[in-house]
Amino acid sequence: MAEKRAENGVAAMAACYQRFDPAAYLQYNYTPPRADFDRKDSIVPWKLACLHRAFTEGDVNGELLVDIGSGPTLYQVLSGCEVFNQVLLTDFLEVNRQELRRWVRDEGSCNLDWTPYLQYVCKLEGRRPSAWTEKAVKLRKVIKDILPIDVHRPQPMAPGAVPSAGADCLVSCFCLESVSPDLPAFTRALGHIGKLLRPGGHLLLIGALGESYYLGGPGVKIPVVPLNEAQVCSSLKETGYTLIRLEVYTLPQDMRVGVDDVTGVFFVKAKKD
Ligand SMILES: Nc1ncnc2c1ncn2[C@@H]1O[C@@H](CSCCNC[C@@H]2Cc3ccc([N+](=O)[O-])cc3CN2)[C@@H](O)[C@H]1O
Repeated sequence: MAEKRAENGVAAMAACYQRFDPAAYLQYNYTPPRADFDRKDSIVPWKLACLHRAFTEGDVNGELLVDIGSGPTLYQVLSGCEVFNQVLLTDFLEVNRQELRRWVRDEGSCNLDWTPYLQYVCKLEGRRPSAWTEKAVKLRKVIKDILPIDVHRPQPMAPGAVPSAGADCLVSCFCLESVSPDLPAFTRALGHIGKLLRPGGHLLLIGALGESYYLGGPGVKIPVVPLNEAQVCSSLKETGYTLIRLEVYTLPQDMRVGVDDVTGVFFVKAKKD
């Protein structure tokens, strides 16, 4: 009975995502004020700084980085692309994979200009902002594929998509809590993606705290399982990760722009046991 209920919850969530609108989603979350590189308290610069530190403090290395549930965004791998020579992007929806492919193939008509993001991460790396063109070349070189994924499946990706030994690092931003009908499903999904990671590999997880819904497009209200820090830490422990660092960003009033009811953002660096 419980299994049937879980299946129904996941199917209902998948139905919600059929109306997801990448262009609107990018507009809601990845333009000012949430992405204002002149504001120290803007969310995107905070996220980029967390990722930069995590990828460059010396313990994260290897060949393969997999981004779980990329959505239509690239920011999550702008630091990792300097550390790994193979990056896989993944998403559940073809519309998001197409958005990513358009950028990777430099076809134009992307729904967001990633230049300010590339420039900001170059600045974090101590490079001149004009090095953003070199970073773009590097990123296009290391992204080896853009693949389907379903974190609710015990095997989230197609067989052989990731070497059987596992990836060296996973990054996932705002995905698991936004696609899970409840906390048990979130925890199960965390376990499923853990199977894609080698023992000793790192997980960099960014997510929403206290969020119960967000707009995936005009009038497209998508339910989210509201999480607190303790639940995130407990789910990580339950699924075989050792927490290295947890950082929390609390949204200032003017970052609450009506596209969701998120109260905070967590950043986790963890290691698979
Ligand atoms: N079963 C599945 N497996 C894997 N991925 C799946 C599955 N179903 C859907 N997906 C895929 O996962 C989705 C990822 S986008 C999820 C959006 N998360 C919530 C949103 C994000 C956000 C961003 C920024 C800020 N902020 O404060 O700056 C706050 C917030 C909070 N609201 C989407 O790409 C879908 O295509």
